[in-house]
Amino acid sequence: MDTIGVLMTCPMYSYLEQELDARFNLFKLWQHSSKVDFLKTNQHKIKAIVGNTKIGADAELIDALPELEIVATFSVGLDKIDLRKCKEKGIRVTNTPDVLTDDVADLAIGLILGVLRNICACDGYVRSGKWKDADFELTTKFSGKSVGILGLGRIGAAIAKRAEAFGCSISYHSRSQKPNSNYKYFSNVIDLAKNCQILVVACALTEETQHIINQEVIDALGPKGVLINIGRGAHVDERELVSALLEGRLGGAGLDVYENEPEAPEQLLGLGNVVLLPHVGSDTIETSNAMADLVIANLEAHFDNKPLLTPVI
Ligand SMILES: O=CC(=O)O
Repeated sequence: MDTIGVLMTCPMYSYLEQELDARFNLFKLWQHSSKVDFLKTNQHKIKAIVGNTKIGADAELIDALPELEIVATFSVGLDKIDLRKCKEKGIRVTNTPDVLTDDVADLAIGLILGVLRNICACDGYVRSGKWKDADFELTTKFSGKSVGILGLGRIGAAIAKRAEAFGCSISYHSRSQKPNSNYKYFSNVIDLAKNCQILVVACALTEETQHIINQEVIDALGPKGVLINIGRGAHVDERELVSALLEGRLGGAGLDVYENEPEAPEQLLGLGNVVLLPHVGSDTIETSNAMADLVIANLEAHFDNKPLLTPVI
């Protein structure tokens, strides 16, 4: 397969890069100062794109590659791929579901505990020596709280399972009620927010879910409510979130994703009731290796004319 051109859109994970390089004719888009010149010269060589949550395959890139057959993203999220265009042109698409579910769900629980138990500030308290002067202030209990989950897909369900182990009551909103779930279903996100203490965003980012967490939802969650986002920054109207946190209309937030990554809103940096992570939901060695292996297995299957392992299109 070493003559098949594979284009990586940006630096991702060195193991993935090495393994792709060992198997295919690998092109690294970011190493070329002129993307236009690079594409003009190499457009007929490239049959596959490997993108990620930062740079995927937009309509412009897809149109620039007449021999493109497959987009294999190193992510579960598909929001950086023009799926409509891929469908139109008969380009196959794969992602990396399942292998990252546990890590993302684990981190959602970590964010909840981080916000409620103020873990980051506790750590700073010990390190700064302040503990010697006084005990740390009281925090908020997690066990037994009501948790609302927006999107009961693989990751949402894994978060629900973990929260259940903390004795939490679970409710959810998704496009349709899940026939096999015993969790309480709300047909709209405002009612879900009104009826839970912790709201976790775990749905896919689509045109319909863009800014699904707006002022109304935030106000429904209220001054004691906590918002956790392990989905995508664009799920949340970040300006509204910042105002609500600054004005005390929302109790707290745990965020792994932001609207303008790698930026987090400046006004949040000084707040004690937020925990901010740099989009690391699936970033463990074990899971990154599994994701990379899955990207490669999908590409090899495609070029061997075998069924794709995790087809989207
Ligand atoms: O955000 C992470 C992913 O989509 O895999």
